[in-house]
Amino acid sequence: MTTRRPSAAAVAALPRDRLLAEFSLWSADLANLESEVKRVDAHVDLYHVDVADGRFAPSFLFFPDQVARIRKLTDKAIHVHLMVEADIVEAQAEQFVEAGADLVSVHAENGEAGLRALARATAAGAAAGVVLRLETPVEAVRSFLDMVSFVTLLGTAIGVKGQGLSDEACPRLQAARRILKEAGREDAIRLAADGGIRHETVPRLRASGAETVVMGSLAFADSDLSARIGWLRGLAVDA
Ligand SMILES: O=C(CO)[C@H](O)[C@H](O)COP(=O)(O)O
Repeated sequence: MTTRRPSAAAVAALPRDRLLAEFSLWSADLANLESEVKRVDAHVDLYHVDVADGRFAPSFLFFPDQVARIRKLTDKAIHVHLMVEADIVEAQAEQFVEAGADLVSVHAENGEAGLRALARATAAGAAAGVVLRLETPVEAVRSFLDMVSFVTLLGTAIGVKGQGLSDEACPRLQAARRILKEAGREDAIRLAADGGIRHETVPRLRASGAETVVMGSLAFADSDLSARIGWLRGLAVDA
């Protein structure tokens, strides 16, 4: 495998006609990341890498050297989700693009610093995305719409895995879809659901407008991954 440069084009080339399988490496066997990537790679549309600083989110997660190592194992798109405070988000965005991230998402709650971080990421060749915490009004996405190709809505409290989906998640996706439409950005931006991704929640999220779901245990703990991904890709919007 040759190591390729960060590529916004790899993100733009992701299919639009089916639900994407975004694999969250936080839920892989963390003692065996290389064999985990090799095991799942054929089923992955894009990888999701959670980055947390222990302040903006309660956990400490992933760092640039890990992404650089993962970049050597796969040609699939890598999406880095920065759950970090505004004072470090610009530097973090740059470091993760340097390490090989194709898509960098910042939190809308980072405000102007988040916008500056995305400008740095796109200047360095990556695509840009924005994520909203569950408690943040969906309207907060508006100031990011000109810059991003991904909007991700958390469906659980930030930075904790293994949680159930909030009742707010589906109405929030529908509201985000309306905002993208009103802004004329529906065709340019993919809508993603992150958190609470379970067998019984995916059809509802898909029906509410999700175009990609961030799969943790639903992917990595499944004993029949081919069947799981076949099921996921077959879900219609009106499932
Ligand atoms: O950020 C996350 C949840 O917010 C993660 O991506 C995590 O991997 C999800 O794991 P699980 O689906 O098993 O709870």
